[in-house]
Parts: sequence; C-alpha cells; structure tokens
Amino acid sequence: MPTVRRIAHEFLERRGLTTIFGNPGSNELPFLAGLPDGFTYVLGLHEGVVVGMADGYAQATGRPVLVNLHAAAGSGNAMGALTNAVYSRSPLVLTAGQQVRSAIGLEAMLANVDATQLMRPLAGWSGEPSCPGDVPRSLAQAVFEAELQRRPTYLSVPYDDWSAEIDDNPVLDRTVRRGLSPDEGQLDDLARRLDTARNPVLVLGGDIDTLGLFERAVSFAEHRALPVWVAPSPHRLPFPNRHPLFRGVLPAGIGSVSAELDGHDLVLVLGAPVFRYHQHVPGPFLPEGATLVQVTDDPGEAARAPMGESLVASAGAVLDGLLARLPAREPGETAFVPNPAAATGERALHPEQVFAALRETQPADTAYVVESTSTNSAWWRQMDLRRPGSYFWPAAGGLGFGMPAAVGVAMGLPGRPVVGVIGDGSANYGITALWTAARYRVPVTFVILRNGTYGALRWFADLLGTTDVPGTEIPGLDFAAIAAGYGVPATTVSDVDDLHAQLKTTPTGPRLIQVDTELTTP
Ligand SMILES: Cc1ncc(Cn2c(C)c(CCOP(=O)(O)OP(=O)(O)O)sc2=O)c(N)n1
Ligand SMILES: [Ca+2]
Repeated sequence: MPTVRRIAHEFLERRGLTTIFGNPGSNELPFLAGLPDGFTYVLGLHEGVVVGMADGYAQATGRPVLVNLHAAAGSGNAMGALTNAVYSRSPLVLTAGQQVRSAIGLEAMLANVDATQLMRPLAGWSGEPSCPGDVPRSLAQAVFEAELQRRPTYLSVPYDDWSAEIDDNPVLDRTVRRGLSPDEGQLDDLARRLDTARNPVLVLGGDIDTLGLFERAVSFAEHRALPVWVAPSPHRLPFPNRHPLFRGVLPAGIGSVSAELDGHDLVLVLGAPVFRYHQHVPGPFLPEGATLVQVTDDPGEAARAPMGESLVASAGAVLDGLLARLPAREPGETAFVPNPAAATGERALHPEQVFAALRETQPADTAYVVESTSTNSAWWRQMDLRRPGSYFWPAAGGLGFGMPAAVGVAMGLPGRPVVGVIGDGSANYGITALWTAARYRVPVTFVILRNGTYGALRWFADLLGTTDVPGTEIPGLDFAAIAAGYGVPATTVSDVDDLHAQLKTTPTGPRLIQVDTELTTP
C-alpha cells in the first residue's frame, strides 16, 4: 500500500505544485523526504522571506504555490508576509509540520498548539487532519480552497502521518473549477447604465492585472473612450500609466478620492476593493450626484464596501459582455503626456533621477517589484509601464515583500528582466532573500534607494503633527557590504552617469546597486 507521503506528492505533482518554497524544521523532514524528480525546493533563510518569494512567484505565474514552514515558530515568522499575500489574493498553500498527536496536548517541544487557529484570521481555510488517512483529502482541500478563494490556506500535519500506509485515494482524480459569469440581465443593466451616463469613469484595481485582463481593460476603455483611474494603494498596475486615457492613481483618502472623481456621475470599479484607503482624510465617499458600481469576484470585497452597488462576478466576463453590448465612442480631447524632466537632487540623486534612469536603460518588458514608501509620486511621474505584470507592490503595505518577491517574480518569469526598487529601510525586513538569489543564481537587480531614513514615516509625522517622534533615522547602512556577505555582487553609485552605466549592463545572476538619494514626499 502507498504511504501518505507518496499519495500527497502524487497529488501535488498532478496539480502542478512542484516548486516548494520553504524553511524546514525536524517536523517537516518526513514530508520532504523522497521528493520526486521534477520537484524544486527553494530554501529561504527566514519564513517571511519564504512567503514573500512564494507570493511573488504565485503572482508571476498565476498559479497556486506550495509553502512549507516549521510549526509554530516558523509559521509565526511568516505572518507579516502573509498579510500581503492575503490582499494580493495569492493562492498560497502553507503547510507546516506538527508534533505527533499524542504529544500535542502535553505541549511537547515543537507542538503547534491550536495549530488551525495560529494563522487565523489571515489564512482562509486552516486545518489539521484527524488521522493519517485524511491527510491527502485535507491537502486537496487546502489547494482547492486557495485556488477558489484566491486566499492563502494553512495545513498542519503531524510528522508521523507521512509514513503511514493507506489505500489508494480517490482525491488524486479530483478537479474543481469555478465559473462566475453574470447573467444577461445584469450585463444589460450595467450596459444601459454606462450608455446613459453623462460622464462615466473607470476605476481599475490590481486584480485586473492579476487576472490577466490588462489588455482587455485597455480595449474596453479605448472602445468607450473612458477616463481611467487606478484604485488607491495598488499592488499591481492594471493599465498603462502613460496611456492618453490614464488619469493617475487615486489618492488613498476618502475625501481626496471624491475630489478626484468630482464631475463623474457613474464610477465603474473593476477588480478592486472599494477602496483601500490609507491616511484618514474625512469627506463624502462619492462626489455629489455620483453612483458607484463595483465588480469583483470576492464576496468579502463586495460585502464590506462602504457605499455603492456590487456585483460578484468575473471582471473578465463583465468586460466581454459590455464590449459586446456597447457601441464604440469617439475619443475625446486626449493626448499622450510625456514623462516630465526628472527633478534633481542637490547633495544626492533625486528618486526621480533614479526612476528616469531605469526608464531610459531597462527593457520595456521589465517587471518592477517596488517597496520604497516615500517615492510613490516620483515613481508614477517618471515611469512608463505599458505591459501586464510590470509592477508589484506589497498589497497590505507589510514591508519585507520587496526583496523576496523580486526573487520570486524573477523565478516565475524566466527570461523577463526583473528589478527590485527597495528603500533602505524596507530592504532590511527581507534581506536574507539575497542569499537565496545568490544560491539559485536568480537574474534579478536590486536597486536600493538609500536616504538614511524611514522617509514615509517622516512624512506621516508631519501629517499627524508628531514631528518629535524617535525611530525614523537609519543612517550608515552599507548594502554593498551586506550583499557581499550574502554572495551578491554589489556597487554603490552617487551620480547619474554612473547609475546609467551600471544599469546598462545585463546581469546573468543577482546584483545590487546602492544609490544615495534625497528624501522626497510620497
Ligand atoms: C513589517 C512592517 N514594519 C513597519 C512598517 C512601517 N513602515 C515603515 C517602517 C516605513 C519606512 C520605510 O522606509 P524605506 O527606507 O523603505 O522607504 P522610504 O525612506 O522611501 O520611506 S513605511 C511603513 O509603513 C511596515 N509598513 N511594515
Ligand atoms: Ca529610506
């Protein structure tokens, strides 16, 4: 009879979950033993890095990804990265080893006490099988739940279950699919609303890029000559940011969103929660006379929105349905807006000079993983991103995504250039990703913007009138020396010509470029 481990490996192989991101403890070794050919184990030196890499890989491939963490301590280390994966709706399947059943209650060492609650409320489905024979079905449930809900799941398995022998298992042949098309009446109603609106506007969320709808969104906006905003706090770019119909990224304040949408009478939101506000800016949720319709495939996003109407449906089916129902409209007075001249720094480079150098030197299909919290405005002023999968940002604002996710995205998009643009503060939360990048010779460029401070917090301190706060200065970090310690070649640049020269070379493996920059405001 086959072992639980054999059945589980077979199931994972059939579902294509053959790349495992992990950091093992003794509880995990019996699962990892005898991995079949074709499986790849990617070791991260900290569980936050493991989950960050898996999140980047899942977003890059659009596939569920298996993660293997050590019981309580390892799973706990992953919580920060997990907040981002929840809001990027990444289908991660987190697995963790557990003590043998008889040792859990007495809380022996490495017992994951109350394991199914540990990762809640972040993980969606979370389980621990009640007997070895239920491990394969539980694993299948964890995988299908992650795929269907597009939310991380968590499975804890006592380490002596894997060697148990069980009958062949019908779960191996299971498939689960999801269809969320709106009905004809819903599409007719939405088309009528759009066609009769005086001044409609499209607000697109990161899910449009995650779901591979980037081009269809452009076609629809052009077909109807609709102005397009990106929903606040985007973790992906759903629309070309220099397109003539592009109006910008909506600010993350209630009152400021309304101000930007003033004059529109219909706000159609596709693939975004309504909305991911950040700084508290009181005001009306919508401008006078405006109505809002949200289309999302996440019932939770639909249920928690503070205003408007929601349709739980596939945004792709809605785009196709509206394209089929609505006639083309002549474009209004729009024109391509070229990038402005980059602002310059006095004692160091301005972030806009760094971003302009990236735009001028990197291939047009470069994928950027960005975690530099005070340079957002500079970024959107200087970048010209026209392709799907061009931009990845920590979806819950949890730092420690950038360095690992740049590695994960590069592994998930082989042959596509990948650049991590990381603040000197953020870099420290996932810095051990450098070791994994060197170990697996991942071709990725890390550009570290060193301004010696937690710049975004300095801006928030002014905003909140708490300018005397401690803990925002981080002088003296030498990322070239740190990178060398992890095996990644590194250079430091302080002038724009040197930066161009460095960026024009093509790496065969990982490299780090540290750039001294001036502080700017988000
Ligand atoms: C895990 C974690 N810890 C702390 C923070 C708080 N935080 C911190 C510490 C920021 C400063 C980041 O500094 P940086 O150097 O990466 O970028 P800037 O200097 O451009 O702000 S922004 C921010 O929200 C966070 N978001 N996530
Ligand atoms: Ca900084």
